[in-house]
Formats: sequence, C-alpha cells, structure tokens
Amino acid sequence: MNAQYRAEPETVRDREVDAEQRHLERVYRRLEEKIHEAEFLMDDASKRAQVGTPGALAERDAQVFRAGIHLNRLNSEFEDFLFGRIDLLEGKTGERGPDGAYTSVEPADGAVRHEGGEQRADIVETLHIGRLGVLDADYAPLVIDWRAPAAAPFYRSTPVAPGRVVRRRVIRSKGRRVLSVEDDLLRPELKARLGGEELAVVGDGALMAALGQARSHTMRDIVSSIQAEQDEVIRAPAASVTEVEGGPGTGKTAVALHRAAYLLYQDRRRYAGGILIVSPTPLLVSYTEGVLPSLGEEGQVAIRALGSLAEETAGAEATTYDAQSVARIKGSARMLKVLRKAARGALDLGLRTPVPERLRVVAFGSRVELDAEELAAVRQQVLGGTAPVNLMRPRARKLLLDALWEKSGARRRYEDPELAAEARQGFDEDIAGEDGFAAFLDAWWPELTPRQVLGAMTDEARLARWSRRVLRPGEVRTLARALAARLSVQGEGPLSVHDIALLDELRTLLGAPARPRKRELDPLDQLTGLEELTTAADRDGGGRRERRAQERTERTEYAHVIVDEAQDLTPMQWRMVGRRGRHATWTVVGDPAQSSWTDPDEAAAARDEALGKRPRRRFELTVNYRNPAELAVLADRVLALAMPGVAPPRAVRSTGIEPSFAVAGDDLGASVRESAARLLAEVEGTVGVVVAMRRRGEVREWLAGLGERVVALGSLEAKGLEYDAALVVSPAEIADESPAGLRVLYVALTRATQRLLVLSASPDLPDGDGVPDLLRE
Ligand SMILES: Nc1ncnc2c1ncn2[C@@H]1O[C@H](COP(=O)(O)OP(=O)(O)OP(=O)(O)O)[C@@H](O)[C@H]1O
Repeated sequence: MNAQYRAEPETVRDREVDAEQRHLERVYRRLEEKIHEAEFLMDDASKRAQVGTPGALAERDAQVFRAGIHLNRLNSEFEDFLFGRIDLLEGKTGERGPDGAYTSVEPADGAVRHEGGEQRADIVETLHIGRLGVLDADYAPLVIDWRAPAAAPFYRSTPVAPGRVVRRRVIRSKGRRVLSVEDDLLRPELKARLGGEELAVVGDGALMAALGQARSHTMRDIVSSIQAEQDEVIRAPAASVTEVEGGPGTGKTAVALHRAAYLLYQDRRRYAGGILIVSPTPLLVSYTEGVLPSLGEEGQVAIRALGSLAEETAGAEATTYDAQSVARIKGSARMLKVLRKAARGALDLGLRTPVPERLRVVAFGSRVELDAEELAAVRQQVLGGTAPVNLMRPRARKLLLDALWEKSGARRRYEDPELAAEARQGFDEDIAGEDGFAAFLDAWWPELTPRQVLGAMTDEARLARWSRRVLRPGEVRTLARALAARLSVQGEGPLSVHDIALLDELRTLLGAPARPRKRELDPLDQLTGLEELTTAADRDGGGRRERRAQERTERTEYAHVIVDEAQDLTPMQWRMVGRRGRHATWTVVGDPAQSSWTDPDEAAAARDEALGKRPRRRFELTVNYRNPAELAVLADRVLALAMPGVAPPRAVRSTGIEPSFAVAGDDLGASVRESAARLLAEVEGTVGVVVAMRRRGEVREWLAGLGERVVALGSLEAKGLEYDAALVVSPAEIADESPAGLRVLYVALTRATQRLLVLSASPDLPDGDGVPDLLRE
C-alpha cells in the first residue's frame, strides 16, 4: 500500500494498525532486497559453473546452496509473516545479544520511577516477532524469529511475571496488509511512554479470538498465541526424554509440532538426522501435516501414521482396522515370543519349494548323504545362534559342509593338519560348485519375507505350536482366524494397523534381504544438513533429487522422535517406534485418560523399554483450549467414570451454548443424517460424526451427499481431531466396544470447539430429556 493514499488514521486502533503497517512495509522492502541478493548469487554461481574446474564447481554448489535456502524460505514465508510485538523496559544488564536484542529478561533497577504516587517508565526497546528473522542493512533486527531466545518473553511473560515486557501485541496480517492488532498489558499499573507518547493499548483477547474461529480440515499453527506453559515444553532442552501429559485440547499436538520446528532452529546440524513424528492415524497426519511448512520447516521432519511406519522397511502399509479383541492379541508384548518361533519355524514349511528331506552330493568322486535326522541336527545347531534368520544362511552352509566332511570320513585320512585343511578346502569347493548344493540350500534355508511368515500364522494348528504356553487356545483361534480372513498362506492381502508392528518385528527377526545398496555421501548434506533445496547440480544431473527422495524414504533411524497420542501405542508398536530412535532424543506426548489400549501396565513397560534408561523430564499442560466449558462439563462426567480421581483440564472458553441431546427413531441412519444436517446449519466450519467402530461403513452411507464439511469417524479414528460441531452417536455403543470403551467415549465427547449433539439409541437408556444414562449427573 502506498503511504500517500492512506486515509488519515482516526482512532487509536487505526493509528496502531497504521504503525504496524509501516513496519511491515519496511520488512517487505528488506525481504525484496534479500531476494534480489539471492537471485544475484544464483545467477553468479551458474556463470562460475562454466569455468568448469573442480574447485569452481564445488564453490558454485556451495553458493547455489546458500542462495537456494534464502530464496526458498523467503518465497514460502511471505504469508502472515509478522505476528507479534513486545515493548520492553530497560534490561538489567543493558547488553545486546548477537541478534541485536537485549539479552536480559529482568528490568534494570531504575527502569520504573515513582513520581507523584504513580509508577512511570519508558519503553527502550520494541521487538517484532515473526516466522523468520530479518535484519536491516545495519544488522538491527526488523523481525526476530519466533524461536530465538529474544522472542521467548513474547510467549512467557504474564501479568504475574512480566519481566521487561510492558505490552504484548498480536498482529494479524494477510500478505502485505495488517488487519488488526490485539494488546495485552502486562504491567497495567504502569504509566509507560514510547517515543514521548503514552503507550496505547488496543483490544483484548487475541487468544480467545483465535480459539473461536471456525475450523477447517487442517490444523493451524499457534505461533502467535503459544501460552507460557506450552512455551516451556516447546523450548525444553532436547536432552534425553521430554514427557508431556495433558487432557484433551490442551495443545499437546500443537506443542509437539512447534517443538519440532524449534529443535531444528536450535540445532539444524544435529537434527539433519531427521525428526520423526509418530501419529496414531492417517487422518491425524493429514490434519497436522500443514503446520510445519507454515512454520518454515518440512524437509527434515517426517510425520507418519503408525500404520505406515514400516512402509520403507517391510514394504507394507495398513488399510484396515482390527476388532478390539484381535488388536489386544496382536499388540501384546507376548507376540514377540510367538514371532520368534514363527520366524524360525517357517523355514520348515516349504513356503517356496518343498523342503528336501535329504542332501546328496558327490565329493572327491564318492557320494555323501545327510538324512533327515542329520539335517535336523544341523538346523538345530544353526538356530542356536542369535543372528536374524535370513542372515544365518552362511552359517547354515558352513555347518552343512562340516557335517558332510565329517560324514565322508575324509578327515580321518589326514593326520597333518595343514594337509587336512587343504583337503577340506578342495572338498568344500567341489560341493559348493555343484548346482544341486545351491538349489538344496535355497530350498532348505529359504530367504523368508515378513509377509510369508505372517501368512504362515493363518494356520491354527501351526500357530498353536508356535504360541504354546504364550497364548491361550481361544486367543490362538481368534488370531489365526483374523489373519486368515485377510491374508493368503503366502501372506498376500490387506494388512491391518496392528499387523504393521508384527511385520516390522518380523523384519528384524528375519533380517533385511541381502541386497547391496550403494549409498553416496552428498557433499551438500555435509555442508549444512539441509535437504529440501533444489540446486543447480540437481537440475544439471537430474538424478540427485530422486536419490535424495529415495534415501529419505529409506531412513529408518532418526535424531529425534516425537510420539503423539503416546497413550495408545501397544507394546508391539512401542518396539517398532523404539527401533527408529535407538540413538535419538525423544518427546512423548499423551493423555492416559484417552487411552484405547486395554492393558496400560503392559504398554507402560514396553514404553520404558523403548525409551531405555534415558533420564526423563515431565511437563503437564492444564488448560483446555478446544472445548467450551459447557461441553467440557459433560465430558468430565465420563472422565470421572473412566479414570476416577483424575483432574480434568480447565476449559478457558465459554460460549453459553449447552450440549444438546436427541433420541434416534427406528431408522438410526435417518436420525444421524438429520442431526448432522442440523449441526451443519448451526456452524460455519466442520462437523464430525463419531460412531462405534463397527458402524464405520454404514455411517458413510448415511451421510452421503451432505458435503465436505461433514466427516464420518469410527470412535478410534476421532483421536486428536477437532470439529466446530461434534455428533456423538450412541455413547453406550462406543463405551461397550472394549474394556477401554469409556476412555474412547471421553475422546469422542471432547472433539467439538463449539457445539455437541449426543444422539442416543436404545442401549443408551435415555431419560425424558434424551440424556443417556452414562452422561447423567
Ligand atoms: N496457545 C494456543 N493458541 C491458540 N490455539 C491453541 C493454543 N493451544 C492450543 N490451541 C488450539 O487448541 C486446539 C487443541 O489443540 P491440540 O489438538 O494440540 O490439543 P491436544 O492436547 O493434542 O488434544 P487431544 O488430546 O484431544 O488430541 C487446537 O485447535 C489448537 O490449535
């Protein structure tokens, strides 16, 4: 906007908005200068490339790399670039840090004067906070990166502990226009002056305004309104394990995502090893995956659903869910013993070709044979080792040759050990050269895939053998049937979420197939560890980017692992996730009251095993930013039943709108559709309809044609998501689905930001007002 044509500001609000507008314009001018600089660098670098000496090429790559970072970030972060400001008193030491800001957070002793019964002070420093730091031509900060230490007071200061902050301002802008400002006065008792004028204060409740906004199908970042208790978690040192607990809506997921961005900012080199965020469902992945790019970070962070975590290792992704009774068995730590036996036992099954019963070879002109019993003894001896089954093959080969040598009687013919060794070498070469021996080995010690072993477990009798004294007969039957319902004996077919952890475990037990892969070290990675850039070398050669993408998908260990909804990981899933962070630091966020896992003690033990002996630092989040108080009260009743004695988080908002209740007619589908339509008319944004898992299929049909604002969810899929309005269908059905059903219902009842409608069916025993038995006071 051109300043000449701007209307005269009239109110304090207009004047303050106008001042921020002018600052934003300065920032943009500076950003444009930086972009030109970056483009010039790119251009210059490509000219240097024509020189063509190796030194010039390396220099070009380094230059292009740096310029690329600039361009990429500047271009992508123009939207909503600047969002905060703090006005500060003089600091205690008055020293400026490397970014130009005063480092001290405490006011200097004489910063506040007492005059005529009043407290007076001058603002000596104003800092603007944004998504990226920008310095002016004299290296003075125009904008401070939200993750910089100097920005911390923007999030941390409170009226109780204001530090140097007098006024904290949230600036709402879109592109190049400042739309509004909202101030918090942190020292209301103080008469502060800025540039000779009294400090102005505009509006209130930036946080409340953010919370009241209509929801879309993607999560927004909270960078402009992170609260103090959240900020402490985001900036917690990354050493060892950071554990965060908090009720629904306390911002655990938001905090986890912002923490990933913060860690990268703090130590980009260290986290070049990648940050993994583990999410329970693909729905939650797609809901949250836009947040990191909005914070300027994506290349180093992988957000994965539990069901697709083994994609790069076991080549498998889950498409289905198990019934709770099956999930309990598949997720149990006891499965490890079963899988160990299965991985070994599957060798005997002739999964590819029939297992030969004897081995006949010709060595030194005479036949040597091992019979079934002798072969079994050799197998037994090989399996005495601890290596992964597929990797035991060389040892199997060696022990077979030993047995044949022994059987041939040749050993006894040589007394001189040197001659014996020579003869033995000839013997081995003779046998190993035979096609028959190689074919025998392939059939007798086949290279097994995880899917083949899982397929082998579809046979009940066989599974019973492998799980003797581990699973009960009823569990064996349930598991074998559940596997057989989806998988062929070769293991082909759709996998469930819980199968993925089993496959991943099997892959470890079997060992990776021996396929040598050449890995080139990328000099650019070593330079700064960034991956997301296109360089001139990429464009010239074309192949590097593809290779990088491939390497990224093949990454199986990370520098930092963030587990969201950690209360839901089964022991087998903890093992799967643990393997990806053996040398990592961790952030684990969750809420035991929302756990859908039926045996919390078993899961806690597996979690301890995954996290090892690393020291842990615990944080608790206590404020519910999602649910209005009117809805939270209802959910708290279920919490009291599910986890007696656990304190619910404090809801900060109130809308004055109570939850509503309805009773379904004979046609449940029609009632659900009608209720969903009612909610769609009441809110601007999204509506989530939560049903018991077994109704997942039919609810989609019931809601067909109602448009994209409405989403159908099985109770377990609702985890972590939120909607303007939620329709919870038959609380009793959800609660009765598993021993953890009440906690799952608690999740369902805490999804709404504005309205909640509970639709009862007959198992709910609703009273005259339609309130189901479970939710009555
Ligand atoms: N400081 C904040 N400023 C603005 N919005 C916030 C803030 N903290 C949390 N929120 C909002 O509150 C909602 C709940 O946050 P989030 O989903 O991270 O909570 P959660 O603790 O993970 O919940 P659940 O346990 O139900 O998964 C989100 O819409 C989030 O954007």
